[in-house]
Amino acid sequence: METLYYNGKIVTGEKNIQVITDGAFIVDQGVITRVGNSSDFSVEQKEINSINLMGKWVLPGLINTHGHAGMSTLRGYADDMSLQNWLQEKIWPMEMKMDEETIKWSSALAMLEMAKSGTTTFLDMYHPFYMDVVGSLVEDFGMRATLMNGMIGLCSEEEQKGKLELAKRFIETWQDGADGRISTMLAPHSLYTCPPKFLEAIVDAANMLHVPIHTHMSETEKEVHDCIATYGKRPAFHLEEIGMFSVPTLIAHGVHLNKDELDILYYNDVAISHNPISNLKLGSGIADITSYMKRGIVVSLGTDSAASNNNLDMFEEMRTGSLLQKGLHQDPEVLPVEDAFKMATINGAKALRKSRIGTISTGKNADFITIEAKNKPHLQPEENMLSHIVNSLSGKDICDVYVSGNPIVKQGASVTMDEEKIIYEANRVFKKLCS
Ligand SMILES: CSC[C@H]1O[C@@H](n2cnc3c(O)ncnc32)[C@H](O)[C@@H]1O
Ligand SMILES: [Zn+2]
Repeated sequence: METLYYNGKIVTGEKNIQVITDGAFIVDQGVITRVGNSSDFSVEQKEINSINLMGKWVLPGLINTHGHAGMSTLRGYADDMSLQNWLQEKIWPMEMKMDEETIKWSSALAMLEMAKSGTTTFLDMYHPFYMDVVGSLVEDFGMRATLMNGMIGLCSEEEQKGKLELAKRFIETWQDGADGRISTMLAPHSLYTCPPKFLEAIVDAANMLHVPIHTHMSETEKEVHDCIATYGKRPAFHLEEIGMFSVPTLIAHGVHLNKDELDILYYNDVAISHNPISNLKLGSGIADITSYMKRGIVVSLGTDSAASNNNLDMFEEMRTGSLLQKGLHQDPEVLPVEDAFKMATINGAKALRKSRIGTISTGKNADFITIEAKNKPHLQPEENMLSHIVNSLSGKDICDVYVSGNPIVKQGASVTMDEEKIIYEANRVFKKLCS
């Protein structure tokens, strides 16, 4: 790939979210090699393979740190239910019927939606058997992803072993796959679906394979109460005792955490993927992420699945996440624009333990997105762009999306995905599931 020069209004995402109004950067072999004011670059540099983004806003690609791509065909299938009823009565019975092609088209639909709305990197914790098809889609579509087989241990020990073996094999096959765009983790679903012995085996495997662990934790009050009733302690204490936090860990949700649990998470460098819209929709509660961040915990953002959200737009997540904290604390100063933006970018990189994404800066992968604001009333006055990014923009405003310097969306249309086919096939597999 050749060297390219880009110019535009760049939100670097660094430090206090620096904005370079007349900015430019160079990309070489998919990596950003220089960022600055366009006047800092030589005429030769500007003339070599110049991509003119003049007037466009250029931001780091968004990072979605918790989701289940294969559930996109279940969007709108079960609304207005609590987590446990939703899972047990509606979602798990449908998931029992899913085959490889369901996972393929459902995941393709999720990737199309995420890419078109500005997500360049996503985490997918999903099927215990059919994640290879997701790896192949990521490879073909050009996105960046952290993928893992989700493991539910409500089965015999032999079946648990089988699931763990498949998850290990997936890691061996896909870690650093797709030219380094794929990374992997081990993913026990939760402490209420995985008995301690199974969790311990997963921790051992994570240590052996040097991969992080991702799990749902403290999503509902019921989960906390049940954990105390069963194990005599709250979730963070239970998982710490099992040894989980000896491995780099990212938990999803963390809605119901007390101060002592925050200490445990902080001292063990556990990151939290906050999923505000899913938590609201399932009536799980509001995580006090202001306190979590004050405690020094890395908080990133996720959508969870389209079945509990019901879209995969990270801009909505930023805005809702920010507004909820202001309401919760009755204080408009908490979770300012800069912090909301960081949660969707650099904190996502930290949560996924990926040091080469999350900002537009030298040495990072060229994962960035653009917005054409000039004809959009809701993005005026343009001078206040940082505020608009969090408070007014939506995924539908995204113009171009680049991963490792390669365009995967141009002028709002996918370059690497057959949009019509994906939408047709996703509808077809949903009908098949319902038949
Ligand atoms: C086997 S891992 C995937 C597993 O997780 C289920 N799931 C989806 N959303 C949530 C959530 O918010 N909390 C807990 N579990 C969830 C999904 O249906 C799959 O079975
Ligand atoms: Zn989830």
